Amino acid sequence: MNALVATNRNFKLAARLLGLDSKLEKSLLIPFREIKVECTIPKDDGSLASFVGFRVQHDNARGPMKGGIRYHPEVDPDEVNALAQLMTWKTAVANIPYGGAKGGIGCDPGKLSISELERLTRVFTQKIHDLIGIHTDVPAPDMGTGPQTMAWILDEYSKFHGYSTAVVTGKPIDLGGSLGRDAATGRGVLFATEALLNEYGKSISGQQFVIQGFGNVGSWAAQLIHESGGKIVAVSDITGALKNSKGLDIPSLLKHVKDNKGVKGFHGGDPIEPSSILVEDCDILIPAALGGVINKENANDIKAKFIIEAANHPTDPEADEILSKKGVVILPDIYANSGGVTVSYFEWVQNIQGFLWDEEKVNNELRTYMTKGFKGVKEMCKTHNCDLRMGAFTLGVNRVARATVLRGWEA
Ligand SMILES: NC(=O)C1=CN([C@@H]2O[C@H](COP(=O)(O)OP(=O)(O)OC[C@H]3O[C@@H](n4cnc5c(N)ncnc54)[C@H](OP(=O)(O)O)[C@@H]3O)[C@@H](O)[C@H]2O)C=CC1
Ligand SMILES: O=C(O)CCC(=O)C(=O)O
Repeated sequence: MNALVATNRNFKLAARLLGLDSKLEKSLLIPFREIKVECTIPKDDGSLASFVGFRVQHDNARGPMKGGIRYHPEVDPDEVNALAQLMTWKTAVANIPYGGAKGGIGCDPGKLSISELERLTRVFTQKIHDLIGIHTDVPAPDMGTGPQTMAWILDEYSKFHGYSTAVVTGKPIDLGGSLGRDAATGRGVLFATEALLNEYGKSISGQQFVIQGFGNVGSWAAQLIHESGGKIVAVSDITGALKNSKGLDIPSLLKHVKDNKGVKGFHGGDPIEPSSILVEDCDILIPAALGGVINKENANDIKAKFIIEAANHPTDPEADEILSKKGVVILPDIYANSGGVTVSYFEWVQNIQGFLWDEEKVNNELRTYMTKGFKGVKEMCKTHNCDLRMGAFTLGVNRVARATVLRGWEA
């Protein structure tokens, strides 16, 4: 199912549960601004290449719009729209003073050199610099981007507006990045999983995990779960997938991935079909790559009892229904992966204050926010007699709706 159709469907279900006024419901769905730009750069061989870039600013009722920038061949306007909307509900679930936005460039970052990526990022920034800013829209990393991308955006933006560290988050530490931001989404996934398992009288230790995606989020989640005693029995990335039912040696796998740019070829596990990763035997499945991967084609075959959505919108609504009938418990993206944007908020606050927190403070504050977020979601589940996804959606949508009404919306 198209990502935007799926996201709108979840939003509308939440709006019905909340009994939202139909005009308010309609206005919350319509994005504030959709930007599409053509980014043409000289390639290293002297030829010209053109890429389409997007930034969708969905809502700013609760504060500056916030969300990552993705570089991936499958980036399309509907997906960016859906991801921007999810950011609005996510920042509200996390209860941080932001709205939602998302950006992306349709490109394959693995096929561009470092200097081509730098040129592309600078051209994209030149085209959107007037529409982002510390108090309007604050980008961050997502799939295919990272601290270096943020450093180029910061530098290019600063040529137009003066040096402004807080205009992006997820920066390198040397440029005002926050300690703990790199690990934050994975650490948030750990805290969220702990909170959920606690409800069932279980802990991370002794549970068997499968993780799809071994980039920033997947690899940090793997490392932190491994350190907490969880057994990771299968992982995958774009290069392949592998399995070891006794548990993969995660520190050795991380070294292998650093040296070989992928999980393929790691001797501590047996290669498996990448398409089978989601249906491998385990207690807990963590999708940490693309959207829409859990759908009606594979939902019936999923063996996990719990799914922790580290990726954004990994589960189609049709799969939600199938999994719910099977008794699988899904911890939704807009809560489960909110650790990244929460520490982005801490980074922005530190930049504005001109004061650096130590890593312990960052991680402790993150735990507090994730714990409060879980309690908030559970309370909404109780109030509306709904599952965790609707608990999170009603929590987020209700906070944004209240802010919108308080600000007033007469033209
Ligand atoms: N970064 C963040 O702070 C946040 C990220 N997220 C979400 O988490 C997810 C992952 O993001 P992030 O870790 O930052 O991105 P990265 O680019 O760092 O990593 C993505 C990972 O997914 C792998 N991958 C890509 N396509 C496939 C595929 N078809 N099958 C299996 N693996 C695949 C990539 O492999 P390879 O590297 O080999 O290409 C890589 O291991 C996304 O959905 C993102 O929106 C959510 C909240 C915050
Ligand atoms: O850190 C941020 O601001 C946004 C991270 C993001 O894009 C996401 O949570 O999906």
